[in-house]
Amino acid sequence: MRTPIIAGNWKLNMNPEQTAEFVKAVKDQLPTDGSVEAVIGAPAVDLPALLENRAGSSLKVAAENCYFEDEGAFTGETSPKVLAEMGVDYVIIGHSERREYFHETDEDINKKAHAIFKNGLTPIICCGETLETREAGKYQEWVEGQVTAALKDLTADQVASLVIAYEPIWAIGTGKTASSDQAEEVCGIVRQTVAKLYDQTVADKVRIQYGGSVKPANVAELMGKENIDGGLVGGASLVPESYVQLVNFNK
Ligand SMILES: O=C(CO)COP(=O)(O)O
Repeated sequence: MRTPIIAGNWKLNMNPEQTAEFVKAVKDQLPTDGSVEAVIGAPAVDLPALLENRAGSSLKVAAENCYFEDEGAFTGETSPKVLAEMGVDYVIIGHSERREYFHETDEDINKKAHAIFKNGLTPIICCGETLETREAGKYQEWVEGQVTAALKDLTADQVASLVIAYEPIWAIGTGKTASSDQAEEVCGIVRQTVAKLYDQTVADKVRIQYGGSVKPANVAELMGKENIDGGLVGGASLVPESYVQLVNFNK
């Protein structure tokens, strides 16, 4: 039984004051019965505000990125070791924006996954194809390749515990959601890829999110699909009312 996981990805929005206000507004409206895990991914500078204000609630905290080294001469990077010391739960890695604008490679993402586990955190690993790749009919093999590269040399236990987010790039911030059938098809491919690389037991445990224009109006339909265990939500996670509706999609 996989616990659904709805994660906001705030991207480069919100400051510490707004973060504190947001958490105070949603804190008492999060699921308390353990039926849905509610996560917010925030910029590194907002993480202390998120961590302080979530005290006493079930809210989990994600960083939006980290480096694959714990310390050293790496100006401007965020240490996974320090994220763990702060009390962060998850780290989002391999988002298409990081791959595109910051030239992150599959190899970097795999190194980050190892560093995250070494520090006792859990990665949310993103994958997804461009419109061009989809229209060329190559999205299945593309996503399979990204997942395979990201998971390289991780143990079965590690993979069973992590989260993979399928985010078709053409559906991010465009208002164009993949249909629930399109999302389900690729989330199914992600699960089959894990089964091929490991085994069906691991594949049955890994949680797979869909991301791309998820909002209160479409979350329940997406979550009704067999292979969709959660959502990674950008725009609709920035407004407290909408975030509360998303994490309570099953109510
Ligand atoms: O990139 C996303 C989440 O990581 C999706 O963003 P939107 O929900 O704004 O489309």
